Amino acid sequence: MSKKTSFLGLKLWVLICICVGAFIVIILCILSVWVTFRKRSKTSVERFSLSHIPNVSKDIKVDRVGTLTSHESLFQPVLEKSSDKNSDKTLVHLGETKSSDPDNNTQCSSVYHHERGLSSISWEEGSCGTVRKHSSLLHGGLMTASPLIGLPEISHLGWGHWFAFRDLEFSTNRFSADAVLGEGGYGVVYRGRLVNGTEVAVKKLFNNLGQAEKEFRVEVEAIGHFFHNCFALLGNIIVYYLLVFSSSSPTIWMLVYEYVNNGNLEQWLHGAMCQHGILTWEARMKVILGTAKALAYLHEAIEPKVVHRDIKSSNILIDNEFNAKVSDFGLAKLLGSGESHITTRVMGTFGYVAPEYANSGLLNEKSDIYSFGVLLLEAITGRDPVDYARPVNLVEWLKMMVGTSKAEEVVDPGLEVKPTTRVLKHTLLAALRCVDPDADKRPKMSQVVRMLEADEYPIHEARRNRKSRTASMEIEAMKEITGQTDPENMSRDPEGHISETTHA
Ligand SMILES: Nc1ncnc2c1ncn2[C@@H]1O[C@H](COP(=O)(O)OP(=O)(O)OP(=O)(O)O)[C@@H](O)[C@H]1O
Repeated sequence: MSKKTSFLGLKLWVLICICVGAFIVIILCILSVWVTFRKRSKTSVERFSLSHIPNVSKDIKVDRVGTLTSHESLFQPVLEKSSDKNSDKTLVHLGETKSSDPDNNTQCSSVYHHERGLSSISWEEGSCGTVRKHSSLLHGGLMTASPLIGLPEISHLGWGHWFAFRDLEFSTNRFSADAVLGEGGYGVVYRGRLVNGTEVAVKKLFNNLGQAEKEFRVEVEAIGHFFHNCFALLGNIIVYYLLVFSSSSPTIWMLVYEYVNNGNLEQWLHGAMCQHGILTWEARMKVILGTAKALAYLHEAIEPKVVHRDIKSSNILIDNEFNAKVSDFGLAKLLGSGESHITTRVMGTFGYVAPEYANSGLLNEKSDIYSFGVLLLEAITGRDPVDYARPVNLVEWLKMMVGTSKAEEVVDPGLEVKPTTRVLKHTLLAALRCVDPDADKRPKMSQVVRMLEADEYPIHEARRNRKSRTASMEIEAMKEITGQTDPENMSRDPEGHISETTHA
């Protein structure tokens, strides 16, 4: 050890000490660089989460002056910083959540009527209620749907499909006026084309952080729920491709959906699409049946169920084959089975809101069923439920017409080929059951689907009816719903259906 070495004439033990010392210094340097690096990346994610997603795990509600207050946890987001150097965006990625079910009491209720283009808010003191929420959301890349094949790698972040903000900007020609599809209460919707040719609709939420954030969160919760439960059944529900917001200032929130290319039911019945012709009875019923199936799925096939809360004709998009796509889950509510919720504010669209929900804030799937009934009446009559020019609302008018044996006069006069009397009565009966003022008497959506399908396959259904229903039951149903008391006005058609007799 004390021997001199050829290296600077140093003794062997000195040389060994120098080597060990140098080795320790190098290790320490590497460690400190690694610790500093980790600390920095953690800080940047935390700084982002605090400034841009203030506690996204909270459900939110709008208080009396429209500001946001937090409620309870449903979904916990995981924030991921994009690795794209050129981009000015950060992506929000929804992660797995823990179950939470704290009870929640509310004090007062308000009524919020969101009309087309106009909003009016009135407040009512109301009752208290309890809500129990469940949550579950799964990682799993369920949204690697074929229309998105060939798009950038940035999409592989759990479920959902993610894009760079600048890609969306590019796809919509920088959100140009030409690309505008329409404007709703929460934002402007643009048509876009992704680099692989897929057409999308991009909703750029208004830069009112409160409302935008609210809509963003609620839609994310609802769609996360569908994706988790059953992607395959989404046929009649709008498909979301991705969720993205820009971290640029001011923050821009966006939701991106599959593009549905044939307008919406409101446009076909009362608006811009009328120039393409009058929607036939068959097309109307196809759209209505698709909507009914989507609601049956939301209410009965998944747990927790989803109450849409804003079923109306402008939220029913239509594709080339006249398939319905239920869209706009911005007001959706998740409820456990058999649960109701008494809300602090009633939200929905004037003309479609169920009476018990408007009066006391009581919310469950029956309020969607009422709105669906109004939608069905709208499709039958071609009348706009949101029409102040008319002295009585659509439901009351309809009941009055049916009650005075003028059922055949309610059909949209624009229809060239009218439905048969039997089909009309059957469809009216389904609609009137849905708008029954007693929520408990409204049928379940799956029953409504069966009633409507009976019109598509009447002979089949007639056989089933003969076996399972008695004539007196049907007479009772019609009498009860329309206020009709004279059994003489009921007749039996050749297939054995009981219907009301009309007098020309
Ligand atoms: N995925 C989509 N594909 C094609 N058009 C769409 C799509 N989503 C929305 N639109 C259209 O964009 C317009 C605005 O839609 P949006 O859902 O924001 O508002 P709305 O339903 O008309 O009103 P509200 O905000 O009161 O619900 C509508 O004309 C709608 O038909």
